[in-house]
Amino acid sequence: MDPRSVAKYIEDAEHLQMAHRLYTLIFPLDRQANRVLLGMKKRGFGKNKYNGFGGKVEAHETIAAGAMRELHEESGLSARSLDKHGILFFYFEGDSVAMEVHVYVTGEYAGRAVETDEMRPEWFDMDGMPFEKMWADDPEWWPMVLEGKRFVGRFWFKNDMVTITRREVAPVDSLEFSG
Ligand SMILES: COc1nc(N)nc2c1ncn2[C@H]1C[C@H](O)[C@@H](COP(=O)(O)OP(=O)(O)OP(=O)(O)O)O1
Repeated sequence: MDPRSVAKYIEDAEHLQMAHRLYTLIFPLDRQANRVLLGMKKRGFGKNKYNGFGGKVEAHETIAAGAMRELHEESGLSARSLDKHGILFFYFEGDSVAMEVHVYVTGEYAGRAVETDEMRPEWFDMDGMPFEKMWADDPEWWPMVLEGKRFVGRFWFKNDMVTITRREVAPVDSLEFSG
């Protein structure tokens, strides 16, 4: 297991046997205007869906550094601070690798959002997310971001990548794990 993974603090014995691949997902906020920056994914996994910005954590970097790097690569923005809000685990039917996604928001960033090869950025009202064009899990945890809560979620997807057959999602007091 990747030493940066928090799976050992959250997962049950059955799922701990799976390989876990680490990802980040970050949502830039404009709190004054109550807006969030999403990107329309132009290629690859999640193509044609709106999402935050993120991707695989590389071998040499911390998870937070990976979140900042992906935000910059995909949107042109440089985060000055990060606020970790959640950990999501995704399991896909027939796939032996679990996705472990570390979810952040940032209200402090430099630069101007620009379209990149991977993402077309667009601002949305934080209460008006385009859930019909997002991953099916998003409406189940985004309200906790709005309420300032931290959360852990586990979602089991059918191989249509749309149907959620099982979910466990709940607020948590802290995302600092140790021991
Ligand atoms: C299954 O449900 C998902 N919901 C949400 N909200 N976000 C998800 C879901 N599954 C994956 N994601 C996120 C996690 C990452 O931010 C991206 C996927 O990263 P990607 O595969 O694009 O990783 P990159 O390193 O950018 O890929 P390249 O190798 O193509 O550059 O989606």
